Amino acid sequence: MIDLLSRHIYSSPHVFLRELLQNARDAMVARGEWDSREGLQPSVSGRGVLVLPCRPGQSEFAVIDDGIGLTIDEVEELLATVGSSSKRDMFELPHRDYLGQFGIGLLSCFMVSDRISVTTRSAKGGSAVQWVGSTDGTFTVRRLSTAESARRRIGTEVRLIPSADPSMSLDSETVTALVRRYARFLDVPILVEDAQGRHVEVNQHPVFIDEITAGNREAIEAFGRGFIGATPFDMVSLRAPSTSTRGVAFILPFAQPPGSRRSGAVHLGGMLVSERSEELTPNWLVFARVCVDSDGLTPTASREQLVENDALLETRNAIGAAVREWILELAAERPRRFAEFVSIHEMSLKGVALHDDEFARCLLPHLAFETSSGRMELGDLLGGVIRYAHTVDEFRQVAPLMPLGRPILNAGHAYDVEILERAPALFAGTTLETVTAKSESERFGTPPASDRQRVLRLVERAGAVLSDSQVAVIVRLFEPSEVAALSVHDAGAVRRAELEGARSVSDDLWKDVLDRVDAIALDIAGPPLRSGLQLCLNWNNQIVRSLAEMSDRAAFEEAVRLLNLQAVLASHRPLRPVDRAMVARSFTAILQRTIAPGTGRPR
Ligand SMILES: Nc1ncnc2c1ncn2[C@@H]1O[C@H](COP(=O)(O)OP(=O)(O)OP(=O)(O)O)[C@@H](O)[C@H]1O
Repeated sequence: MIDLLSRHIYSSPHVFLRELLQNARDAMVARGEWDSREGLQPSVSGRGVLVLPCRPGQSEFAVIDDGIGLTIDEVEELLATVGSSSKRDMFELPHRDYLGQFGIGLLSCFMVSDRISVTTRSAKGGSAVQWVGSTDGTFTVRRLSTAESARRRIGTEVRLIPSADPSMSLDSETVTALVRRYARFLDVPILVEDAQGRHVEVNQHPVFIDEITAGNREAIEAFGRGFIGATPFDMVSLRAPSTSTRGVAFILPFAQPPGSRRSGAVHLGGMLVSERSEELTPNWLVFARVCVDSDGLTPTASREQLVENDALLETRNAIGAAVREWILELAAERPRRFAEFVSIHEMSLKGVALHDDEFARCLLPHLAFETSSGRMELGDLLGGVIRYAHTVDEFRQVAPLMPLGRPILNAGHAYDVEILERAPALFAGTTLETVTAKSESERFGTPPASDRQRVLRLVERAGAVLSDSQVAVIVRLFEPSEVAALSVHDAGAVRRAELEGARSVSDDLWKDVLDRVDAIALDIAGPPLRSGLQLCLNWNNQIVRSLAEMSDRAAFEEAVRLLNLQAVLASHRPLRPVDRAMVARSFTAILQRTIAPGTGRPR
């Protein structure tokens, strides 16, 4: 049982120090209560907890407190029985003023030592007592003589000799860092002996529990800098009175990588429970790190997490509500600052807007989208028809076709479509229209019948030039007329073409597999187009019309390749090897003509 409780509950052996500090602190609180009950001067001056790290060449480690101490009867009842605690009331409920409650904390010392010695003298009177416990579950209790007892201050001294594990260094530097981490916000003085034998107090006021005012803003911000590693974008006071929770949400001044987890630091009664608590904040709160202290949340037995109960739920909701309130206020009162906040945390905020109408109403107008008319805020388009492309690929194909006054949005990034789909319900008069390269190209007109022969001839000649790169050629009428050609792309057909390519270079085993993949895809998508890539020439464009008249075969072929390349580059699609070969060929031809006009070869 001792092995189980001491070695398998806690995540790190260092936790034993936290348990000893917590016991010392509780004993000091109990002593204060005892003094006032007995009508004694409630003087705490000179009282505290002293931690003695291992000195060089010596292996003993100790924590000494001026707390209430234990009588011999209490030692026998509390230290000799696993699970026995003086910190619960007559109904076995945890006493609010104490940090401990489970009656197992002391056992954590067995993670680092095979033997623990507790020497204690009670404020209630009687002789001092020494209890020595071992990992094997045996213990001894010894009453000290009257003379020995008289030499001892009231309080408790826990001593242990850490095991020889080199990773368990308990020198003054390591111990000071650990004590600071766990206990610097405790409400009793905590001192650590440094390498020179001086007793250095580690306590610090937990500024994050104070309400943020003009007077303390700087101090809280300085704390936040240490806490998040940068100057916070802003700070939000957190209050959950029902669980006596107080703290600050430090809004991060940098974007969080996608998938990053939320985390906060939780202290209970000033003692650190976790620096990376995920339970404390709502799922969506990934753009802030919170730091709180609470008296009403319940730790698990290891004290490294919080118990998922109503108190935690209430606290989490209160934290979420405070941050949400701050966002709404920022949007209403400081729109520029809000826009800055949105641009940093856009991704996380979109995640919130998906589930929260009021928040979505305030966020959506400030979301910036790439559009065919440059970057625009959604606010400029709400209340009218919002035209958008589902994927980045579609957007790139159709964007060049859009006149400036009729922008289409690139909704190809995470959450974009889901966010846009919320707009009609939230903003009166807003309607959505999806735009695809196919739907746009269907609007194109066909050249007049009088040009039919010229057009057919052009399609045939240009098609022959591009047949190697499996690009079909069509001729249409569209605006703007400055755009000579578009590269239209059908994802399903391109995938099919790639499969064909793969099939032709695979052995029999993979051919079968590819055939199956193809059959399944066909089932889902229906029969694909004959060619995935099309070069759509614009009959409104002067260059295209001149192309139809060209008789020089070499010049015609080069012009067609260049038009195709220009269209592919404008579509921002990655180049296929065949496209790259064509780029090299066309540019070489241009260079040759520039360097040695008329010869076709460089001089
Ligand atoms: N420094 C101390 N001074 C006085 N009493 C102590 C001290 N350390 C331990 N005790 C007594 O021993 C009991 C058991 O301590 P232990 O640390 O195992 O459990 P706990 O503090 O009650 O609860 P938890 O397991 O939550 O820490 C305490 O309830 C307390 O009565």
